[in-house]
Amino acid sequence: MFIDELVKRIKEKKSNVVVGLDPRIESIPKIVKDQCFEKYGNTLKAVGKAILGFNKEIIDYVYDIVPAVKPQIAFYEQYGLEGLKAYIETCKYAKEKGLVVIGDIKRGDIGSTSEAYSNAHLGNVNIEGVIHETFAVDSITVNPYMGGDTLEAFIKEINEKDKGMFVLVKTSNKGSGQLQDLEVAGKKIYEVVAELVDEIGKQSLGKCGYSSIGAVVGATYKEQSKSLRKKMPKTYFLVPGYGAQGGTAEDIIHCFNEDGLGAVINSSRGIIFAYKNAGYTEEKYGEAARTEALKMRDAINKVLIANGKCYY
Ligand SMILES: O=C(O)c1cc(=O)[nH]c(=O)n1[C@@H]1O[C@H](COP(=O)(O)O)[C@@H](O)[C@H]1O
Repeated sequence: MFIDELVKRIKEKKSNVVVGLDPRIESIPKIVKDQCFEKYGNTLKAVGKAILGFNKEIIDYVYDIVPAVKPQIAFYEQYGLEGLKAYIETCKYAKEKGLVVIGDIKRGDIGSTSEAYSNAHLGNVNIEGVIHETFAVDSITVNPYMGGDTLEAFIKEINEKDKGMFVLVKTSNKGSGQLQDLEVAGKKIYEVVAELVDEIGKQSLGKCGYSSIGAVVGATYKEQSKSLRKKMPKTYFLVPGYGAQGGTAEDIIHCFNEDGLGAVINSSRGIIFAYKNAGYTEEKYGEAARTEALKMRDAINKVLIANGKCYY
């Protein structure tokens, strides 16, 4: 099952770090961009090629020290088909390197439409008997705002094809409380969503004891993560907001269970654009990303061990 694969890689690499592949063209080193722009001009194709080249180098430098990557599709989609080609190739390359790929797509719609999303991002399409995979990755992020029925198509695919999903529960952004913290019958909305995720997760439990149906819980809300951990003991958390959004290793400690498992922590800009930090040059962007991913891994492991939560 998806979750067993993820936990296996976490233990193998001794790392809970997810590298967010969110390539912002303005931050991609000039040495990468120049080559592509010279060859293809100022075109969408040039950007697609630059993104792919950049991502491959990052993957080459981190694949042996992290369990997973999370490309956020918006950074690719904005460049149309050329961007989406780069997304597909990035996901393929990461898989070839043994990484779990979490497609950050945040989808969700009425059942029949979710089914189409699910075919695209988890399953496949059948063209007159010929099966094609389009964007298929190991796991995706989904938005539950339209209700539990909109998640069913994804769950079907998860159980049939050993895939996974992370449902938005308490997001990392400043405004997440505006709707998610509203109270209904004595419970916050995000708590109601957490109960829903915990319940539907029971049908996708792996051998490791966790579910392939996980939750997104922001690193920027430490207290909430504590209560959510208790509410959803078998749910794996995908925790964004580390680094660039201010989250630290101390902030995410409650996302983990006593077994030191239960959460993967994402950092995107903080890792992939670490070459901007003091002591690096553009050429060394891969090395800078690796150093930063190792720093993050060690900082998280240190806090886990200090709290008696070693998982390896
Ligand atoms: O689902 C997500 O990954 C997500 C949920 C959330 O609550 N907050 C959040 O920042 N994210 C994503 O996590 C990544 C964070 O990027 P950095 O702030 O650069 O580390 C982006 O891809 C966001 O879209």
